[in-house]
Amino acid sequence: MRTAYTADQIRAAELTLMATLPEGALMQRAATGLAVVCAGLLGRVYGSRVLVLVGSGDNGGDALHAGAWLARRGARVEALLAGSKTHEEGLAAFLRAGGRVAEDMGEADLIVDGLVGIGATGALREPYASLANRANAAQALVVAVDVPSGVDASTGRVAGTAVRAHLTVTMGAVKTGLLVDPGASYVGALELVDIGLGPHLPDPDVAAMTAEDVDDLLPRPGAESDKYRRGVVGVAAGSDRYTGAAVLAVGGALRAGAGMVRYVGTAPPVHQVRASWPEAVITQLETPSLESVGRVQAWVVGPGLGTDDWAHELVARVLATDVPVLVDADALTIVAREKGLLRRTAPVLITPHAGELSRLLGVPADRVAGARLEHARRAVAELGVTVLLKGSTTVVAEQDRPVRVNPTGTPWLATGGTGDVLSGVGGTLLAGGLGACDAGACAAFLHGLAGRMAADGAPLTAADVAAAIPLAMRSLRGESRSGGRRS
Ligand SMILES: NC(=O)C1=CN([C@@H]2O[C@H](COP(=O)(O)OP(=O)(O)OC[C@H]3O[C@@H](n4cnc5c(N)ncnc54)[C@H](OP(=O)(O)O)[C@@H]3O)[C@@H](O)[C@H]2O)[C@@H](O)CC1
Ligand SMILES: Nc1ncnc2c1ncn2[C@@H]1O[C@H](COP(=O)(O)OP(=O)(O)O)[C@@H](O)[C@H]1O
Ligand SMILES: [K+]
Repeated sequence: MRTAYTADQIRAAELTLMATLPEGALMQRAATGLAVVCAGLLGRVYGSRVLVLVGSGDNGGDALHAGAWLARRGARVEALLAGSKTHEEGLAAFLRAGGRVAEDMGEADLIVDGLVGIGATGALREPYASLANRANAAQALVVAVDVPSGVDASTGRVAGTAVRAHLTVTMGAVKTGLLVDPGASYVGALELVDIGLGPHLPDPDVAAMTAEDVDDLLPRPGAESDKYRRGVVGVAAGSDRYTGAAVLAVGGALRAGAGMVRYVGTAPPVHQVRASWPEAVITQLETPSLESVGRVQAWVVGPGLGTDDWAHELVARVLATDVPVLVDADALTIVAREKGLLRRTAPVLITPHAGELSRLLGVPADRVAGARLEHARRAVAELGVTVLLKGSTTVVAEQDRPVRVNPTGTPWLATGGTGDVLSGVGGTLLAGGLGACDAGACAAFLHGLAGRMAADGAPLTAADVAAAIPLAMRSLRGESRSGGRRS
């Protein structure tokens, strides 16, 4: 599990560590780590041109000390001092090493963003915002110190302009905002410099699963397995108008390794599901009742179901069972009208996108998308369920646990029907015995990986994503060696 922390958590750990060290030692560690990464990027340090953007805090101090390190090795380093004050020791070291103070931004091979780090609040002010824009427009490689300036280290919010880094060198521990969009999309490659903070860190704020974690959690059949023991998943999806959603949800469930999928629906989706998936056991419903449906270990309800009275009644019946339920799509609209349906003892995993969560919380969708963690946590608190919030960074939140931030995925997944596939995958993992948080996080990881494999730089369809789920599972062992990076 890759863990990450808020700015306050990092600051508290830093204070404890600093008390055990001589003054300035921590910054030296941080700056040396930063400089070594910069030198690696430059290849040849001697004669290279480096521009250091320096804000008024310790982030600027890190950047100045790193600039001094590079200047001592023959780089031509200039510093643009943007703050109302400048880290004194850092500046003195920088000047002693032969660094020069610049009046304006010149040509450079490498720009070091030391404007602000974990001490920033709100949108970047001037002249920082203009400098960030100019750095983004420059030809140079851009390395952010600790956090790309303009990204909120604790949440990933970007309130105005932010530096778009090719690489971010973060100190001591990963910050939450580096893993959660929109912030995560400004980070580039991420390098962690060990400054000895580890023993002083509290429980993490968020965690990202690795391929190895997912591999360890996935239910796999053993010699004693039979189809019932592997987990039977019920899918209540599709309607006369939306038949494809049923096909895709059943496909996601089957491809994720369900022992059996029981599909329930009306005649038109039933015909489609039967034609696409002869493996599914189908009950055609005349009334919204589950009486004639055999036993299942978990339900998926909602994709393409519609929101009329019939659908409402079916959602209520599914939620009245005593097994885990994954609630998606139209079922989310229905529970937004009657939140009491979510009050049950067995686990509930809801899988909204920002628009659906906005209806559940009564908050505009753009605010949900801009502050994904905050709203996922709020939904957990208000609704008492596990929340998988889909989108550019999918997050899974549950009471009393670090939020899981999904590290896989690709924007090619932004196409109709991929969410239906995800719901099927999640349902199968619930039926296989995973808890709601693990089921959601593993489903998002596999779905994101399958999306990348299916896309490989070109458009995909939702059916392609379902078809690639077994490939994604197979690749987990290889991925765990390469770290499961974002692309
Ligand atoms: N201590 C150590 O030994 C270690 C420290 N480390 C390093 O220290 C960094 C944290 O340093 P920090 O706490 O000094 O805060 P930091 O982010 O540099 O700047 C805050 C200042 O910026 C300003 N400002 C704020 N908001 C703004 C805005 N929106 N737009 C524009 N300006 C804004 C405001 O100052 P003002 O200009 O308003 O006077 C505020 O005071 C951390 O990220 C890491 O790099 C690590 O290397 C480990 C060792
Ligand atoms: N920009 C993006 N980057 C990565 N993944 C995305 C992006 N936009 C959407 N997705 C993913 O695509 C899927 C879309 O699901 P959803 O919104 O429910 O669509 P549908 O209802 O058409 O199936 C989700 O898994 C979501 O996380
Ligand atoms: K920075």
